[in-house]
Amino acid sequence: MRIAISGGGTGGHIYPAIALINEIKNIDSTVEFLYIGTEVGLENKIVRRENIPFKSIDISGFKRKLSLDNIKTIFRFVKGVRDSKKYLKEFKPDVVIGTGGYVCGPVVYAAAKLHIPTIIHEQNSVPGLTNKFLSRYVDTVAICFEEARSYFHGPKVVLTGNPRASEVVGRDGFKGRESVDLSHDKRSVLIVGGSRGARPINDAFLEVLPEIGKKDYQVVYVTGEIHYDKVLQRVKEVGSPNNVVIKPFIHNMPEVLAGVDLIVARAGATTLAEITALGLPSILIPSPYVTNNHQEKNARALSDNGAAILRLEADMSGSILLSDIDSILLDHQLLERMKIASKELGIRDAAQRLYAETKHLIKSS
Ligand SMILES: CC(=O)N[C@H]1[C@@H](OP(=O)(O)OP(=O)(O)OC[C@H]2O[C@@H](n3ccc(=O)[nH]c3=O)[C@H](O)[C@@H]2O)O[C@H](CO)[C@@H](O)[C@@H]1O
Repeated sequence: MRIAISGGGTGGHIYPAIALINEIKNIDSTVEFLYIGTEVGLENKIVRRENIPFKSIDISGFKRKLSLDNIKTIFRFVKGVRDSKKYLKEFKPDVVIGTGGYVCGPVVYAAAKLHIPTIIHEQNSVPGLTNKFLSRYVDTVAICFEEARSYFHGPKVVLTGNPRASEVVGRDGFKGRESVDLSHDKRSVLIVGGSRGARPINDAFLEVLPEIGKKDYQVVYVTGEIHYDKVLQRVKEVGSPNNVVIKPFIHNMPEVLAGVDLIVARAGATTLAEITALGLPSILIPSPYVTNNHQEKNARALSDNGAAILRLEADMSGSILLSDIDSILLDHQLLERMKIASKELGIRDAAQRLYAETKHLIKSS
């Protein structure tokens, strides 16, 4: 079997694709893969790190407002379709799967035009522009939240969950803690602003860094690659407490997630799939800068069920963040209740479900 996959821009679209590839490789080592991404998105680094054959096209996203850039994007799209067709004719996949982000627009569209079976995977409760566009051409739409179903008409819509959920289950939390220099005898909180980091969360963290130093728990703080140097510079000025570890990016996130007691994060759908698969309590600060405010809707799915505290960015400050962390980490009963609530929302067999849909589509085409 040969599978071409495309998805990119940010980790939330890339890791589900890699998790699916890993699941399939474990079951059937003869399956061949081709990943089509861009040279500028995070996939260029992340996918190459995994030694998955990688080809790139040049494409940008559409702006919602009228703009000259959109005309350039149309030209790039047409060229992207042409390049994708060339790659697909060479690779001859049995199926093409798109996991979101604008790169999969031309790739999946080209596949549909070549009559290759196609699947898109939508991680969010409110679909992105690219997936909405593609849903008119594909055979199967795999979703992670029931709420997403009503946005798609025509093709077969199936609830599979996010394959990354399956990938985090059963990881060694002990190893995860060691890899980021956390001790095993203290409660730990991971603070991360999505795959690219989040400046407002970085600012809030820096505001209370000396306070965190007085706490009886430990913190692993992920700044995002592009913010790392700036954050470190400011940390040098205020002094870094012993119970805080600062990282630009974590490549073994499944293990680290398995090793912590609480996460403070944006509400990207892939992160939420991971933490509910593990039953990890969370404090979620949705990014307000995303299409249709979809992160807030993602976050409400957890907070409405007692699995998370939802903190809007407009209401957040360093001291509020710290008191939210204290309220959970220092209250054993609440921590346990949130763990159970979080775990109830997880779809741990998502990778298996998506692979089953993939095989089913190939068979019936
Ligand atoms: C700004 C934006 O448009 N964000 C979108 C993007 O977010 P983003 O890429 O930030 O998405 P997620 O939070 O869903 O996923 C991040 C992924 O990166 C991993 N990770 C993150 C940090 C790190 O140091 N190491 C690491 O491995 C996480 O474990 C996770 O697998 O895609 C998501 C899934 O479609 C959407 O819900 C988000 O709204």
